[in-house]
Order: sequence, then C-alpha cells, then structure tokens
Amino acid sequence: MTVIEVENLAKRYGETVAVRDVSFSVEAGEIFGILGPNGAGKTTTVECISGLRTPDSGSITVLGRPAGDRSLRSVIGVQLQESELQDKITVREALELYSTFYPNPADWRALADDLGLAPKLKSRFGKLSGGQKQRLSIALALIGNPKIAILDELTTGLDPQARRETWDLISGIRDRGVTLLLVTHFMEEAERLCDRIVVIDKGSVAALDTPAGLVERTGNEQRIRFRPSTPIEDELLTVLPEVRELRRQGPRIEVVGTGNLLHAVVSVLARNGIVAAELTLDQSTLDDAFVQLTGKE
Ligand SMILES: Nc1ncnc2c1ncn2[C@@H]1O[C@H](COP(=O)(O)OP(=O)(O)OP(=O)(O)O)[C@@H](O)[C@H]1O
Repeated sequence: MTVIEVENLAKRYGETVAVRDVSFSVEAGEIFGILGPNGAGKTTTVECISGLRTPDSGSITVLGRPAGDRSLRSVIGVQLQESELQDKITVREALELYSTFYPNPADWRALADDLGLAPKLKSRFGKLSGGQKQRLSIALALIGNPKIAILDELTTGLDPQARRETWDLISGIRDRGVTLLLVTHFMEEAERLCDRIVVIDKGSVAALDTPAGLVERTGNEQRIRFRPSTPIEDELLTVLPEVRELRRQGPRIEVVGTGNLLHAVVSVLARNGIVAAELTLDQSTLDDAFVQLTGKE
C-alpha cells in the first residue's frame, strides 16, 4: 500500500529553486531514504510532505489525503530540530507535554524505556548529551503514535557508537509498523537502514532504487591493489577484458575493472611467476554510486 505519493513537486524560495521536479512514492512499512548533497532540496521535500510548507506546484498525498490536511497531524510524527526545545525543560516534562498534543498518544514511559531515556527523566534538556537529545527528539516524533515518522538528519553530530545505537532504534521502530522517511547524508546509514532510496540532486530525482540496485548502477566496479614481486608491463593486465584501467602508485599497481577481475588478474600473474604482495580488493559501495550520480564526494 502506498502511504506517501509525491508527484512533480516544485518549490522555490524567491529566486532559489529548492525543488525542481521530484516524484516518488513510499510504501507502508518501509524505511525510505532521501539522500543528496547539501542544498539538494531534501529538507524542503520532507517539509512539504509534513505540511510545514506549501508546494508551488505538483501534488503530495499522505494516506490518500492532501499533505497539510489537518487530519494528518496525528498521523505524521516529525523529528524536532534540537533548537525547538528549551534548555530548562526536563525529559519527563517534554514527553508529558507533547503527549497532550495528540488524541491517541503512546505511553510515554514505555517510549522512554524503549529509547533508553528512563534514567534521564529528571534531566534538563540542556544537560543531555548529543545522543540523548537525539533520542528524545525521536521519542517526541513517536509520541503521537504516528503511522509515518519523518526523521531529518537523524544522526548528524553523533559519535559512531551513538549512531549505531540510533540505527538499532530505527529498525525497532519499523518493526512496530511505522513507515519511516529518513533524510540522511551518511551512506553507511542509508545502506544499513533503507529499503529504498531516492537520490535528489539540484532539486530533481537522480535515481530511485534499493541500496544494492544503486550500487549495481556503478557496474559493480572492483579495485585491486597489489605490489608485484617483479616489475611487470602494463599490457600484461590491460589486455584482459575484465580490466578497465591500470594505475601505478610507486611500487604498487591499482587495477580497476568488472566481472571476475580478481581471478583474471591473479591467474595472469601466476602464469608469469609473479607474486602479488599486499593485495587488497575493494567493491563498489553506495558512496561510489552517490559520487557517480551527483558528482559530489
Ligand atoms: N527558508 C528558506 N529561504 C530561502 N532559501 C532556502 C530556504 N530553505 C532552503 N533554502 C534553499 O533551498 C535549497 C534547498 O534547501 P534544502 O534545505 O531543502 O536542501 P537540503 O538538501 O535539505 O540541504 P542540506 O543537506 O544542506 O540540509 C538550498 O539552496 C537552500 O539554500
């Protein structure tokens, strides 16, 4: 079942075109990622979906109703930006206060437990660590028992450990049947969590696929690096159909190619009595796909 349908969305701020033409649909129960370089139009897109902004053109429906419809307020949970909470409010006060905004709120104590906030109920927001603030903002996004949660820059500013803990939380939230829309800069995050990803670049859709599907678009390129035991001619390897490129880095050789590249290269070396020392093999990643699609590192 489609829960969010975005069709030919466009939005500008004065002269700045933030979103030129974006279309995608999100299915119930999926973790859907929105990925793109800075200023690509990701936040504007999710703000239009959550009804915080009105599109200039195009249409957005959420559970069959137009985005911004009052009836959707209790259906969509949006992660708050940190600055929207006062430093003095305690975790408990924030949870209690926000649960009064919704007709059918979640049990905030259970939510605090699930998100590891139970020991922090009396702590003031201003005294929480980055990870704890983030978990509170996720809790507040879920407090209304939403069917859809929109999380923008979920783990920005978190250390790797806190980021991993947050990923586990997100998987847990999906398991409760919540559809998740995730805006992220982190490839590893998108690769780990998302069922499908739309890559937005300069306000338009550059690609929409599963993480594996996006990686496949790079042609499943592989990169082998090694130091040959004796000097070799480039042609020995460049004649192989699997090899696309050969580069030399001092005594080391880097070969880029596709197919069964490792087998092809190692076989030729073996036939010529050459040993490949310090051999490493890298496969394409979502990072490579992103760079190929957007031209940005
Ligand atoms: N309120 C605003 N007023 C004017 N211009 C804006 C406003 N919000 C965003 N923009 C501009 O619109 C473009 C898209 O911004 P948006 O925040 O949607 O991108 P983003 O992909 O979320 O970027 P980031 O990853 O940096 O958060 C940018 O050029 C941005 O400067």
